Amino acid sequence: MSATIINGKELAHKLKAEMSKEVAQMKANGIVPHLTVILIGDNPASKSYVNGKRKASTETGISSEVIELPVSTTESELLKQIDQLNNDEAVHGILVQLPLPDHIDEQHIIEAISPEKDVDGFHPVNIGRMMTGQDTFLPCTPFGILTMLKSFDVEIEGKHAVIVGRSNIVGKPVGQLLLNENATVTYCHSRTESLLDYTRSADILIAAIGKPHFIKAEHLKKGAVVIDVGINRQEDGKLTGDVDFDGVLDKVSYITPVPRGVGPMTITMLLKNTIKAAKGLAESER
Ligand SMILES: Nc1nc2c(c(=O)[nH]1)N[C@@H](CN(C=O)c1ccc(C(=O)N[C@@H](CCC(=O)O)C(=O)O)cc1)CN2
Repeated sequence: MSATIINGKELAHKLKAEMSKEVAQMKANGIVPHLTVILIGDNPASKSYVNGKRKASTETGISSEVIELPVSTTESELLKQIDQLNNDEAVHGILVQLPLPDHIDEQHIIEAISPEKDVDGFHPVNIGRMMTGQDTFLPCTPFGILTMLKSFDVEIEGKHAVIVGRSNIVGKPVGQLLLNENATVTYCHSRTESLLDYTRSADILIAAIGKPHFIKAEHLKKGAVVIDVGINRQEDGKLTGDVDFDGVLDKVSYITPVPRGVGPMTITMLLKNTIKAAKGLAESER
């Protein structure tokens, strides 16, 4: 069997071209979508992701600004900054790059962002809307995964989706999105006993573990669809996923690579959410 490689970078490129046209139309109608990203500290990976967000916004015609704050920023200073942005009519989307320094409570920050500007889709109000199948901002990585599956006409309804990993930003929400599409969903995690029993029955396997090459051919059923969410930096500086890509290639029907898989789609879905936020605010002002 020869596997289809789901190239997220190519799909992201196509979607960004479509969004550029939409943004140009919005601008002609007097709406300039604007995204503000807050970056705290000097984490090199976070800096690089934020740069990617800035670059992709510019390519699409979305106005963006990055507020860089020192690692010594207190939680109350950050909350004050978010409050100002919540009240700034020119700002449609607000994103605080994660992870945050240990002295800042991530959940306090997520909950301080207005749900109407929460383009990361992490606010409990938006998570609740997603869980109840309402139209809302979807978390960017899960939204990107769903978009990839749909773009490649992967059947989801009635299929067994196994999620390995239960983080708030990927594992839990991607399972919910697949459930909303009528998949049967199983969550596995570090305490799961007999992991192979679950992964081997997966039609769609989502690997969001954070361990390089953890998923091997023995974990998979023949013809499985495999989505690799891992971003593991090796000692030689190269990036690798949670799936042993070369080892499973002969066994799967579809697979995402790392890099150029899920990562670029995360940023693209952020742009989609920012456009949605700008449209939503413009409509509520009428
Ligand atoms: N506020 C948020 N913080 C974080 C999120 C998020 O969605 N919102 N997700 C991740 C990091 N992330 C976006 O912020 C992200 C990760 C990876 C990529 C990406 O394009 N990766 C490339 C490789 C890039 C490289 O070489 O380093 C790829 O996979 O091809 C984009 C965004 C945690 N924080």
